[in-house]
Amino acid sequence: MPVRSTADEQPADDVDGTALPVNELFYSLQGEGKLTGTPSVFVRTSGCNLRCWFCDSYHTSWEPTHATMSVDDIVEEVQSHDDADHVVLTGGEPLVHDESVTLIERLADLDYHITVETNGTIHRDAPIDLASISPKLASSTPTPEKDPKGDGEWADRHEDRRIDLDALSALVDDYDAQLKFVVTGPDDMPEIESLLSDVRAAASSRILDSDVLLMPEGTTRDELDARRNEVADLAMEYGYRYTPRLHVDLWNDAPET
Ligand SMILES: C[S@@+](CC[C@H](N)C(=O)[O-])C[C@H]1O[C@@H](n2cnc3c(N)ncnc32)[C@H](O)[C@@H]1O
Ligand SMILES: Nc1nc2[nH]cc(C(=O)O)c2c(=O)[nH]1
Ligand code: SF4
Ligand SMILES: [Mg+2]
Repeated sequence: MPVRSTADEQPADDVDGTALPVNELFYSLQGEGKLTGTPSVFVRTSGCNLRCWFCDSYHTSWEPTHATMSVDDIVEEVQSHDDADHVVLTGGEPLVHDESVTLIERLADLDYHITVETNGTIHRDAPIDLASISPKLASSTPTPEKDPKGDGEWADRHEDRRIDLDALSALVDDYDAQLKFVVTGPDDMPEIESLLSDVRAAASSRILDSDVLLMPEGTTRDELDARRNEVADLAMEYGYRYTPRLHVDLWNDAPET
């Protein structure tokens, strides 16, 4: 089982030095993307600039927790998982926080391989080993019918912010990158094709089809059971890579996995 440890509920003022809002910190297997199966320490920051209706980390976006941890304590806790040499910084949207850069620099100095899971709307300069970019499609927008909390109040802001071509192409150009799309069904494919052609035109570096991953939407085994074969077929039809959600297969929707 993954090893868990949740940040103390501590107001930011009580934390010495640079601090980050941390929702959870745990040791698990990377469940998504090219590094699937790799033992990794996950640092999940709280706070997001988007509101996907399906967000599987509700307490980092729709109702963010406010516990903070100092960067020193995060690094110490990461090091306590002494078999791991991979760290995944995720959220929420980790790149909304200036302090994420400090954390990434500290971890890079200690020779960790650092994956950043990002929605691709923000670019920052940092020693990132893998930018795991998950641009948000129209099917992620929290319309009144899909809104998990209100009546669609976030829909326009989400829609305005979800694609930033400059940030996306800068991430692709500056870092080893994968583009990981949450797929709800075949209707998502025209938007993926058109977005990819826009990013390929805007970026200087090549984006291989094998760097493009299709991931079934779903937060439980049952939801994935209903969707994974259709998404696998789409990957074969379009020549992109399929990625499972290994942690959901293994641990269903348990927290800190
Ligand atoms: C919670 S997000 C945090 C990082 C960043 N905000 C982002 O969206 O990429 C982590 C990953 O989970 C994916 N994700 C969130 N909810 C999902 C769902 N219901 N089904 C499949 N993937 C989901 C996101 O697309 C992203 O790749
Ligand atoms: N095991 C596991 N792998 C993951 N890969 C990306 C995740 C994320 O939430 O960003 C995630 C996660 O939440 N758990
Ligand atoms: S961008 Fe990521 S963290 Fe933010 S709401 Fe969407 S899935 Fe959740
Ligand atoms: Mg997750």
